[in-house]
Amino acid sequence: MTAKIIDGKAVAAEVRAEVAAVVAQRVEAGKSRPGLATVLVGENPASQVYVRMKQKACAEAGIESFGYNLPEDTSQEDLEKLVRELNADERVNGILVQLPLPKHLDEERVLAAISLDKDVDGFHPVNIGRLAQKGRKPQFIPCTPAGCMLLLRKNLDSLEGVNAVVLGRSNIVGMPVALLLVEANATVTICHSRTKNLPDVVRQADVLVAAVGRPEMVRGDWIKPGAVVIDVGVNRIDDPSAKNGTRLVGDVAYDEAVEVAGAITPVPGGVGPMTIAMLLQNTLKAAELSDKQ
Ligand SMILES: Nc1nc2c(c(=O)[nH]1)N[C@@H](CN(C=O)c1ccc(C(=O)N[C@@H](CCC(=O)O)C(=O)O)cc1)CN2
Repeated sequence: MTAKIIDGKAVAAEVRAEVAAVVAQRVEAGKSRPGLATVLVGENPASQVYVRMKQKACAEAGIESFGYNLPEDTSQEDLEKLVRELNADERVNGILVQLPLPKHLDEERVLAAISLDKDVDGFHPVNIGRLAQKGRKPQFIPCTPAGCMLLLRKNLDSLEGVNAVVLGRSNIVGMPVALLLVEANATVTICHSRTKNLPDVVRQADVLVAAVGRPEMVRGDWIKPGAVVIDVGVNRIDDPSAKNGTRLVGDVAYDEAVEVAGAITPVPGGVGPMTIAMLLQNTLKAAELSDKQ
């Protein structure tokens, strides 16, 4: 039997429509239009695409976006100064610093400079710290991990006691999604480049979240029959038979895994679109928080 395909694009469209409806209501009621500042340093082509996608999604949801494109050689001081100005800007409810930053910049210091109330990416050390502590609630949950959890909740009755394996330990996806799975009472194993007998560990997973950034690394025979597979990888590989000579693949060998898994996210059209939908949701939440201040 082939797996159920988890249509992230459709779920993301639902989230985006809900956000757009609430934004329209709040503007109608005389409240401010939510605003998102996007900060892009340098000319990483993938980052440029993602920032444009975020700005377009904001426009479609009625959220105002303020784009700041800074040169590659921007100094730490100038970047932090911009962040402080955006912290003080009343039109801006959320600040998004696109990652990765150029190597000479200290990402941790930049993220820590963002006001907690505007940390719509959820990467501020206090938000991540709260995520890691029992009984504490972060103001904002990082977007891709939040998207993974929504897809899981829509496709599983409960995460209680399930064996969840997270492949990858990045700050953007692997670590926060593992913390969210723990909070949901799953039994979580985090795997990484030094994990021994990786295929055997992955075979124990009722839920697999693959976020290593290695094209099609997880093979079909690593998957437990019936498992729910969330593929976070977005890898561009050469393919002479594709339209422009390249195509996107995930971290999971989809054609093999689809024959074994119970449900699986495709790439593209799975987790990726959820990232932007959750960013809009966080930006709306930030605007609602600012109403109360
Ligand atoms: N500040 C941040 N930086 C980065 C984040 C983040 O959440 N905050 N995540 C990633 C990249 N990312 C958003 O920034 C992102 C990745 C993928 C997609 C997406 O929709 N992918 C599509 C395919 C798009 C394509 O054709 O290239 C899909 O999977 O269907 C959206 C956002 C790193 N940086």
